[in-house]
Amino acid sequence: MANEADKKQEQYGSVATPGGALTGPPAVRIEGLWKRFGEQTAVHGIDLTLPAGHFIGLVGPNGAGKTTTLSMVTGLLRPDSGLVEIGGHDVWQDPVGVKSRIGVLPEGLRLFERLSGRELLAYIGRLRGLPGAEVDKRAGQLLDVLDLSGSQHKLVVDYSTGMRKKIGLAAALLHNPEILFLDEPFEGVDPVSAQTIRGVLERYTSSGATVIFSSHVMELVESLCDWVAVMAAGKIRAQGPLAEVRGAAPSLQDAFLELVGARGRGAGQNLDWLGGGAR
Ligand SMILES: Nc1ncnc2c1ncn2[C@@H]1O[C@H](COP(=O)(O)OP(=O)(O)OP(=O)(O)O)[C@@H](O)[C@H]1O
Repeated sequence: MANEADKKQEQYGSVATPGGALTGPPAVRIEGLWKRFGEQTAVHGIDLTLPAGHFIGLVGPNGAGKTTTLSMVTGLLRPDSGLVEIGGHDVWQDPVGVKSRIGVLPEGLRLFERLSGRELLAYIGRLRGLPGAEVDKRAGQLLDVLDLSGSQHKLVVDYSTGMRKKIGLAAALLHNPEILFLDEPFEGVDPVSAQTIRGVLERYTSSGATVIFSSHVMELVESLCDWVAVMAAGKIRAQGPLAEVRGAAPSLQDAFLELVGARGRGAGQNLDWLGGGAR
């Protein structure tokens, strides 16, 4: 009978050894990835390797290309050229196989609005091919942990922004994916819900799974992630363990401003008329 490590190797493609080192393919490998929208190059031939079993932050200013990159990595947007592998499997050669191994909470999440939260999870679970009783069990537990049990029979259309993020997260986790992709998971989420989401993600990664999320909030990335990739103007400016990317800078925010060339950029010199008090 296969031992636990073998089973995990089969399931995840990488295994944490007792010393914490990982074997097997990286969670994500990107080579020469390009995407243009007309004249605009959103992603500029990037190379990026994200290790399995880490909490990874993809950070960058507005318009850096984070969403476009995550969409191409998760099989939602076809690249112009380049390679994307998840756990050693080519996303664009085997999109269905890859999608069974990942969970995605995309930007501007579209949900089935006329279902209740509970019905939505039941539906997603069956789409994922899980047996009904298992879907029922997992949905109940996720709703409970994410503090949505009291709203499980409410229609999704009536959910608040934070509740939508949480039900979207539950839907992305239901099939126990090996890698979870989250585009701005904490945007519009109050501190209590953010803490709940954080707890669920920490629990998820502690079992050896990988979280990859995009964010502008450096403090959050610094407190959650152990690995970061910094993107600006469609290019990767830095990637590696958090401490390495931060370097000698006092915080990730400082290192980030330096990397994206925003350090010392003045704000408001041309707004000398602004200031409601001085009429
Ligand atoms: N469908 C599209 N059509 C045209 N241009 C697009 C499209 N999607 C993205 N872009 C452009 O590509 C660039 C990268 O956008 P993207 O949404 O990937 O950035 P981002 O890093 O996720 O930004 P933000 O943090 O503001 O969400 C931007 O200049 C954007 O205007």
